[in-house]
Amino acid sequence: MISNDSLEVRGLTRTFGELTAVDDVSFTVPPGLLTGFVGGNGAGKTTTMRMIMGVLGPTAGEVRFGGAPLTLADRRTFGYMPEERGLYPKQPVLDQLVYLARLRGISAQVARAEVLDHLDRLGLAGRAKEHVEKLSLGNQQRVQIIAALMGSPRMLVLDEPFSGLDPTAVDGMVDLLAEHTARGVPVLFSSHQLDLVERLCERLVILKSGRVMADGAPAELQAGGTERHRLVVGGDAGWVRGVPGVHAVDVDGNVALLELVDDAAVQRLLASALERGTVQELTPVRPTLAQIYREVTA
Ligand SMILES: Nc1ncnc2c1ncn2[C@@H]1O[C@H](COP(=O)(O)OP(=O)(O)OP(=O)(O)O)[C@@H](O)[C@H]1O
Repeated sequence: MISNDSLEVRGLTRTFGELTAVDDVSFTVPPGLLTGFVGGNGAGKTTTMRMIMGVLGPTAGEVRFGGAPLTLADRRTFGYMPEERGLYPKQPVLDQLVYLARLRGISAQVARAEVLDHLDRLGLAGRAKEHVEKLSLGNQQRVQIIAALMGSPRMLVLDEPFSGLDPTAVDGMVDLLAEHTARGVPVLFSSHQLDLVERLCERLVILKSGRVMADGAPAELQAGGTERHRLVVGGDAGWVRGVPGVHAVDVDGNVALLELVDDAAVQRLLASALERGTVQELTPVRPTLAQIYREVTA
């Protein structure tokens, strides 16, 4: 069944004594899209996710799902990977995952088949009977992810699901998440790995000191960021530093990365370059997500 429900966070606020850890945060996680939740240490990501999952009560604001206030019954149908990993160290992987899947209301037989399939896909087929504590941290992380994905959840809230995973596990995890988004499931995941977020996310929410600094599709955010130009000339490009309206971000031999104040600066730059010799390249460069992140959180 394809879902068409959005998760909406509206004016969510949480204080701890004097500290406002989450400050009037609003954003939407649309159906079928991977939404990345990004911010530095202490920005308020985990606190927001805990409020979404009802682990922590909000000081103000609300969370809605499918157009109505989020209920406990809704939350039971969500897959949640908390920051504090909650596996029992002394229980075998398979038993534990089947137990957790059955809490979502699926039969033992279906749960077992689903768990074995996921263990296989994340490279843990041979470890099903081992106690969780015997697994490496990265493999425990894989088990934790599987626990969140069991039983066709209607929403996924994943706190740092990619941390500690090797590239193969990241790819396996990305494939699994794509199956959920294909069913229309909204997915919210936090991450510090901007390269991964740039690769995966269709939407992005950037948080700083408990506040939303940017929210949108990566291309939208990139369009609003500071455009740069890359210039490649025949000789040394050090002279660009003297051109009015041109800010040299980086000059390395004959290659320069530049910010230009206006179109006239582009013409001045080009004229100066041609006066000095050949121009091999002058192209606009879209800002990377890392650059946008630095701009909006500066
Ligand atoms: N139970 C609590 N009591 C007091 N302060 C808290 C509590 N939980 C979180 N905080 C504070 O709230 C702020 C936000 O923390 P939170 O864990 O939500 O940030 P985060 O963005 O998830 O950070 P990180 O990326 O480091 O995990 C921090 O300053 C943190 O110290």
